[in-house]
Amino acid sequence: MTAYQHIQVPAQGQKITVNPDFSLNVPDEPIVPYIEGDGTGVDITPVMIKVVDAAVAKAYGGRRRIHWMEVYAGEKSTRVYGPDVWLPEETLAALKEFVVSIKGPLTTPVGGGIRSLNVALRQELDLYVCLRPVQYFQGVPSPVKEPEKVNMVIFRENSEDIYAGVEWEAKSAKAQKVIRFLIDEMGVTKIRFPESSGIGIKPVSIEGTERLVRKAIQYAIDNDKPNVTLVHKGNIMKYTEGGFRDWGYALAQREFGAQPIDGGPWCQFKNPRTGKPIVVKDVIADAFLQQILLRPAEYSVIATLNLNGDYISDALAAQVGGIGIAPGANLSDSVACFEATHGTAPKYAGKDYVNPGSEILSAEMMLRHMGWVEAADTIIAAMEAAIQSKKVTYDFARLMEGATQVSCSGFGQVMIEHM
Ligand SMILES: NC(=O)C1=CN([C@@H]2O[C@H](COP(=O)(O)OP(=O)(O)OC[C@H]3O[C@@H](n4cnc5c(N)ncnc54)[C@H](OP(=O)(O)O)[C@@H]3O)[C@@H](O)[C@H]2O)C=CC1
Ligand SMILES: O=C(O)CCC(=O)C(=O)O
Ligand SMILES: [Mg+2]
Repeated sequence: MTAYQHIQVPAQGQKITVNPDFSLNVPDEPIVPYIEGDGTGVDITPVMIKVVDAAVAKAYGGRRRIHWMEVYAGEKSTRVYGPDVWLPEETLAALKEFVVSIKGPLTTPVGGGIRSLNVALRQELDLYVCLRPVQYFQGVPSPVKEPEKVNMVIFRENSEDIYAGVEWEAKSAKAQKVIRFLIDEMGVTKIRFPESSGIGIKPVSIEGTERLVRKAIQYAIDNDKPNVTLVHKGNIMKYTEGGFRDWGYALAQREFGAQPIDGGPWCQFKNPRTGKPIVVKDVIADAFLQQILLRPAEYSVIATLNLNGDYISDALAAQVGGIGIAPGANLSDSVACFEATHGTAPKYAGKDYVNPGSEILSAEMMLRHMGWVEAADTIIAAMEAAIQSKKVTYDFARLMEGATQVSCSGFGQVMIEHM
């Protein structure tokens, strides 16, 4: 076991380990690292832990138990490690060593200041899939007429695109140098205001696309889904987003035996497990954003680039009742770090006010990933029952008739009472 400076490894419990085929060995008492998170992280993370502990106790009657291990990132890290230490090396080491973890949201300032710690964590651990399932819970207030028609799983590429952070500030010497290079050596003539442009670079690779699309298609096979949609803006960004589309289709044909439909580019193959057809199709991102409102039932598994995936995640979350119950996972082939789709909602920080549902459902995904299906099912049933009881946090209460508003911790308690 690595020696840590500030991380207290629990005296009891064992590590989760990974087999050569990437399956997990999960002991009955695993050590699970968690990052509390900035802003509302202080509210939702303790509630998540309480609800998960209750679900595990209920499902396994004491035979299984999680030993939680706090690791630090964000503002709390600067208090523990010193003023400029936002993402300590030992946090990354612990997330790798203990394989499965969960985090609260971390703040990223707009414009200057530190770069995103969330993005840094995904890149450092090469957590290349951001998996965000979007499902409707009966009774949740939604702005659309038929929210139950939304049943999608987003595979968002998590390691490249404009999120790589290759960018330079307007008027800086480096931005000027890149602009001069583009004009003088690459023959670029279309930078409208070269003296005052900030510059950002968008790397999108064949390998990065293929590993993401492969996971999305495999997910469709394993979960008996009817289609995989590549969402891109390849008409405008031809060699990045257009590449994503073309490489995605090529992979579907080469590795999964998909055959073009009516001459392509849509293609189709038989699910080797069920014999049912899986269609691989594509949609341009702006059209997709209107289609998910008008014809959501036509979309099932979504494979998309990093920025599109970010926008689509929040839009779809809103369609099924909001960001307060939108879970997610960051996955590599071995390491997994679960987190909500929403951010730190700073205006509500420390008020015991917001919905802890997203982080609790992220933990539900974590339990399922660990093979603790009974505990995961207990959480889903408790979430459904809590919503049906109409004792809900402000976000649902303000849209639900006859609801009783409860606090963040109060909602956790309502869930536990329904286990
Ligand atoms: N993975 C991560 O850690 C992420 C971090 N961030 C970071 O979070 C910070 C704040 O970002 P911001 O754009 O305000 O987005 P947020 O997701 O933090 O908040 C936007 C709005 O979403 C609603 N909301 C958020 N969390 C909850 C919750 N738990 N329960 C109910 N409603 C919720 C609130 O809506 P209302 O006002 O209607 O009540 C809130 O004002 C930024 O620094 C950003 O970079 C953002 C996204 C992900
Ligand atoms: O890193 C951030 O601050 C924002 C990330 C984000 O919005 C997301 O991952 O959905
Ligand atoms: Mg986002």
